[in-house]
Amino acid sequence: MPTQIRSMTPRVTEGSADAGTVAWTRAMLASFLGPRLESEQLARIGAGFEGMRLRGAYDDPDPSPVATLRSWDAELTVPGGTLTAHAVTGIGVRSTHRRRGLARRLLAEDLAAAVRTGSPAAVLTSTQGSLYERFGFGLATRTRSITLDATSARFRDAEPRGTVEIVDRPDAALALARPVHDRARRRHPGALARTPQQWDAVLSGAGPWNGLEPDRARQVVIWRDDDGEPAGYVVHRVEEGWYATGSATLGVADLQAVTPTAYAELWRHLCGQDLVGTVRWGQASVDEPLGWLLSDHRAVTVEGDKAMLWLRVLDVPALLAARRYPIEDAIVLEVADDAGFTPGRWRLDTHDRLAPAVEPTRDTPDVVLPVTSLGSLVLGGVDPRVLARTGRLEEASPGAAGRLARLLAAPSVPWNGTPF
Ligand SMILES: CC(=O)SCCNC(=O)CCNC(=O)[C@H](O)C(C)(C)COP(=O)(O)OP(=O)(O)OC[C@H]1O[C@@H](n2cnc3c(N)ncnc32)[C@H](O)[C@@H]1OP(=O)(O)O
Repeated sequence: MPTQIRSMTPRVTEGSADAGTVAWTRAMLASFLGPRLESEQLARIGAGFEGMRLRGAYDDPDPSPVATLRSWDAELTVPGGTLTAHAVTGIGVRSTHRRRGLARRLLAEDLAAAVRTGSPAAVLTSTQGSLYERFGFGLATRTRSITLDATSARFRDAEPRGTVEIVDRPDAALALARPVHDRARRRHPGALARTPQQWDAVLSGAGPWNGLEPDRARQVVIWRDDDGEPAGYVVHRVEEGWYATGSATLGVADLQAVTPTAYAELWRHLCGQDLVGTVRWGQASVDEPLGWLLSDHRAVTVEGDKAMLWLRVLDVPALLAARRYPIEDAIVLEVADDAGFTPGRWRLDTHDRLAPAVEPTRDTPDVVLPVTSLGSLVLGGVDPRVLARTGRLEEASPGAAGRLARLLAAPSVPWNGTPF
């Protein structure tokens, strides 16, 4: 019997998922070299997938899938607004079944289903950089690692402001952090709303990879302004203890701030503690302003950019109409899409700044590009002229790439600091 692709939605009773979801979760963890967990742990993890779509490839009658994929609807920030994107993760194939096209079949079916339900775009973060362009995804956001030498860092503004509170109770931490994140994420194209399971993983470290065991080294710190309003938080953990050297390394798991002061004070808190020598954040934005807060930039070391969010355009007009544009112009884009989801020639007209129009057209194109390049461009994370210089975009009318750059410029650098 050939391998069958099937989809299901988890059924959850009293905090535990059904047997099919448990089998799916076990298979997914195994493909990612995750731990072998007890059925009870898997049932609790599976319960966190409630409301999501699980896809599996099955060699019947084996009830355990040989390949997995999970997707759900997530609010994605685009320049000037938000939209509901199709988030994809957990694409894993049993090590004995690789390179037979199973990942391709699962993803092709899942994206086709997303097109049928009218999703304008799919998003994912990838274990490997070369996997998803072939499926029409373009790299849309990047992150950067920053390391602060806490012993030499001196803040230009010497006076601390507001108050800092360490929050121990997970429910209290969530109640304070989530509203901050909900405001902060709307400032960054590429940021996504988090599922309850993602919140658990961020705040307590309890995730599928450790059987939902909390990471007891984690601390959640809230910063409040002079009116007592929470305006930022940081989640950190000790990566290396102080015992041997007297100088600990703190790893930042998440840092969100809705005001520049909140941002500065959280960093002041991180590096102002006794026994802390180094603070490291692996998922910072590529325009992180930390160095500018200090009297000497050299206290901050920045490492290379890493790929983060990949975006697959599924509906060109819906996606382009969902964002806002900083200038008035009209440009014709010809988009090639080998999968056939959204090819065509579109006229983007931004003269109505509140309601940009995207219509099919027969006019001569200004820019010709594959759907992967549009996915990279739409959040404003790369200059179209860079894509033109690398053969990823064709400028069909003189100066069109520059016009497109001005049109697609985002109010802030795209950033998503949460791999999923
Ligand atoms: C969003 C996410 O979930 S990212 C997580 C990806 N998963 C993992 O890293 C877990 C470990 N790896 C695996 O489970 C599998 O090797 C997968 C999922 C990466 C690939 O699954 P497979 O079923 O072997 O892939 P499949 O046979 O469908 O190949 C699809 C295409 O990807 C290519 N491909 C497959 N694996 C890789 C790889 N590791 N690197 C680069 N290309 C790859 C294949 O060559 C094929 O290309 P083509 O169709 O253009 O010729």
